[in-house]
Amino acid sequence: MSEHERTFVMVKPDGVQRGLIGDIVSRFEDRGLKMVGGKFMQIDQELAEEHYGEHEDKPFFDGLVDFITSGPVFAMVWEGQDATRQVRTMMGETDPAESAPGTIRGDYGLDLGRNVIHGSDHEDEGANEREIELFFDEDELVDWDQIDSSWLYE
Ligand SMILES: Nc1ncnc2c1ncn2[C@@H]1O[C@@H]2COP(=O)(O)O[C@H]2[C@H]1O
Repeated sequence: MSEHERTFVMVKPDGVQRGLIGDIVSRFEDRGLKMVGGKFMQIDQELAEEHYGEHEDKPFFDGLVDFITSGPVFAMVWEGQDATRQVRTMMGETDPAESAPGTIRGDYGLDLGRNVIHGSDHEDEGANEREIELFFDEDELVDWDQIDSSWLYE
């Protein structure tokens, strides 16, 4: 299993407005994951429609696009062993109501349409690469050595 698996994660406008960026970043850092990209940004209509393209035919699509463009987001790329699955476990279920306490959505969310955070789907093989490329240029991702890596990995 690669220590260099990269996964795309984004604090959504509700998480930004509620001041949760710092807590969310801390949770991933505490877990031992390494941030290799981070960008505070405003998503425009075109990027929103492309990012959520798979939901185009769903009844919630227009509301989802309106919401994700309604304020700034914090987009990130995290690296580590089994990073995609670890992040998804830490986020909880898509619906905060189904998410266990201790998970990000289980601690901070109540409503499906305001679920604080997005992470690439680990069951969709191309999702990470697609979403990382959509949000970040190659030169915005940083290769660096984490000083505690020999204590995190065998
Ligand atoms: N009925 C719904 N089913 C699934 N996702 C929904 C629904 N309504 C809104 N959404 C949002 O659509 C988003 C799609 O991917 P996310 O992981 O960002 O989180 C999802 C939810 O916030």
